[in-house]
Amino acid sequence: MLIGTAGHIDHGKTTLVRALTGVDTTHLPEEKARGITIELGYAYAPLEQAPGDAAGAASSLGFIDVPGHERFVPTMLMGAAGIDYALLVVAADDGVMPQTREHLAILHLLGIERGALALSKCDRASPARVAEVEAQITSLLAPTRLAGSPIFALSAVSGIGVDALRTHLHALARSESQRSTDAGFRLVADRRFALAGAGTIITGTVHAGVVHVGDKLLLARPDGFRREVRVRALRVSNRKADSGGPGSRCAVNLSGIDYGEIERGDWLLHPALARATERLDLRLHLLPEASRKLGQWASVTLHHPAGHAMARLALLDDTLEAGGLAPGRSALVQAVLDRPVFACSGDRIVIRDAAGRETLGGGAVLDPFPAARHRRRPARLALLSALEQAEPASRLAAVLASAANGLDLEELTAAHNLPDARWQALLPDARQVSTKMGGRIFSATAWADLGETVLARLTAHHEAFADEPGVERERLRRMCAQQLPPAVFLARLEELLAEGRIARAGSAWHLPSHTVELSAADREKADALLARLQAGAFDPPWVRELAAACTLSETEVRSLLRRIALRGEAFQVVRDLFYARATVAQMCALAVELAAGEDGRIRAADFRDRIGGGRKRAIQILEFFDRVGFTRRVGDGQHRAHVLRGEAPAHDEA
Ligand SMILES: Nc1nc2c(ncn2[C@@H]2O[C@H](COP(=O)(O)OP(=O)(O)OP(=O)(O)O)[C@@H](O)[C@H]2O)c(=O)[nH]1
Repeated sequence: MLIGTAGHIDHGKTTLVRALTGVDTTHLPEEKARGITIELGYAYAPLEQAPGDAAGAASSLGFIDVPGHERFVPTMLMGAAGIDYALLVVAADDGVMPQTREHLAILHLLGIERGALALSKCDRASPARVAEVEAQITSLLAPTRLAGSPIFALSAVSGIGVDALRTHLHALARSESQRSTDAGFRLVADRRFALAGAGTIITGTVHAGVVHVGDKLLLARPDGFRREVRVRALRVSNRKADSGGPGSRCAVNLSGIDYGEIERGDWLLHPALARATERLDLRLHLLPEASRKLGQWASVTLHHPAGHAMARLALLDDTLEAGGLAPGRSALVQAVLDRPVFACSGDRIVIRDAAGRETLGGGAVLDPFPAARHRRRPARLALLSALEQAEPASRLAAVLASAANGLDLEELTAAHNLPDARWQALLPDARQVSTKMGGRIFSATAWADLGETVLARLTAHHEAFADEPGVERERLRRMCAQQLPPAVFLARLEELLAEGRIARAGSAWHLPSHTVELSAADREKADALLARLQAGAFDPPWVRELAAACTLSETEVRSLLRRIALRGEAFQVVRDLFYARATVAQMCALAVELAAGEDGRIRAADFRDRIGGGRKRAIQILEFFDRVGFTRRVGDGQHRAHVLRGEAPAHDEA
């Protein structure tokens, strides 16, 4: 169990931690000289195990001692993020002071629900004064999450009352089972140093998951710094350990990095969680005692577990119509940050004014990867409300249900801290599609709807263009689901194909009923046309030339060729120019050869050199390749080129 102190400067936090643990947490010369805390201090007290202790109960009690000075509220915030239990210290002589209130508000905003109150320096106050401050504190706690917390009147100097508090804390820690460990590992480095013989060490509080000796993790900074590291050794609460779980204080000995490369606030995390964001959708509560309303686009300092950033707040719900977010109220907001952060849904943040003088409010991250667009749409707001549900399975189900185009698995994993396929247990019915670009999951409904959309679009297309063979894959994707990655859309088509619900003729996808049977007479004419296309190789005759050569009307040639294309025997490259299937296969092979060059690019000029003819024709063919999803265009004008993207239109049925 990790206990964090809180309270006004000089109220006796550091002295109390020393009285409870025997450890002096001040270490900076300046702290000793001035008698104040500047940096976070850490102390550990061993717990004696007793029969009847909770399974996995902690073996030691950890303390984070925070500074009380108003200037160091950001440091207090970093220390308090990740604690299990608050120890709010109020001196009996002074009573409640500004940082008593501010620290209490921060604990409340960070969602810390358990704590005790130490009424310190009782040796300096009369019993009447002690009773008076006790009453003051009780009413102060009443509207917060810490309402009803026990109060211990004590003196860390005389020792009176300290044993009672210690006994209370030890009993609590021994009865407590570990927090859920089922998440990816996250820890913020709050100190880093090099130790002779051991190398690089970082220390921090485990925010989620478990770290084991031997783990391969990422030391990462949201600005893009990434280093693969290995855990060589661990100390948890200052003792050698094999693993450390949520809420524990860890010193992690890392190999693969020099300590000079590490900065305070860097994350040690599961590699799947290193996904930075500059926008956070939040439920934000403004403290009742905040000195002002928050209008649209208000500028604030946003504190998160690893530090702070400047942020602008876009109010999302109807708070805006009410003239802004009033003290004591809450709203859905999108925080737009001036620098990237790593965040997961459920992370607590605190906002202070832009100058960092006043704590204004705070809340929980609902979606760490929101889009800037459509952020106020009713459907989006409904999803954010659904994300406020405590139960992870219903939260995720709501996210999935809202995603008509499915969800990017990497983003989902990072947003909800579900690496190593943990999402599967929460969304057992989700439909997963894996592609080279990563995975995507769909709700059963969205997957079925996508299939229905494909069928409906093909039906409409066949009605409108009866003698067109069907729709090429890329065009079909744009008609059905423009947002969907091509490989995912292809997976959907292939499933429909396997089920016999659609069919494919060459590069055209069509309904199975949309086929073209040729009469014997037409077959004969078609074969004659095909023979000429084949003979034309890379420069086949146009419809007009074929019509003249075969003494057929242009309309008839066009119709015959389209039907042949529908059967996959030829390809329509431009309106009146068709290529024989074998020629297309040859041209695909040439493109693949060119793409094997150093930069993977197929330049129009090089392609023209291979197939002969003019540049225009080469471009028409490359554009045809783009259309059927075989290549993708990169660059313009003189730098125009194409790169391979997908399957060749004529490779499988040749
Ligand atoms: N008489 C008396 N003095 C105390 C008691 N607790 C702390 N002090 C004194 O109060 C002063 C401030 O104590 P600290 O423990 O440094 O206070 P703090 O809350 O940690 O201060 P910051 O961390 O700087 O906010 C020191 O001179 C302590 O000796 C107590 O119970 N009785």
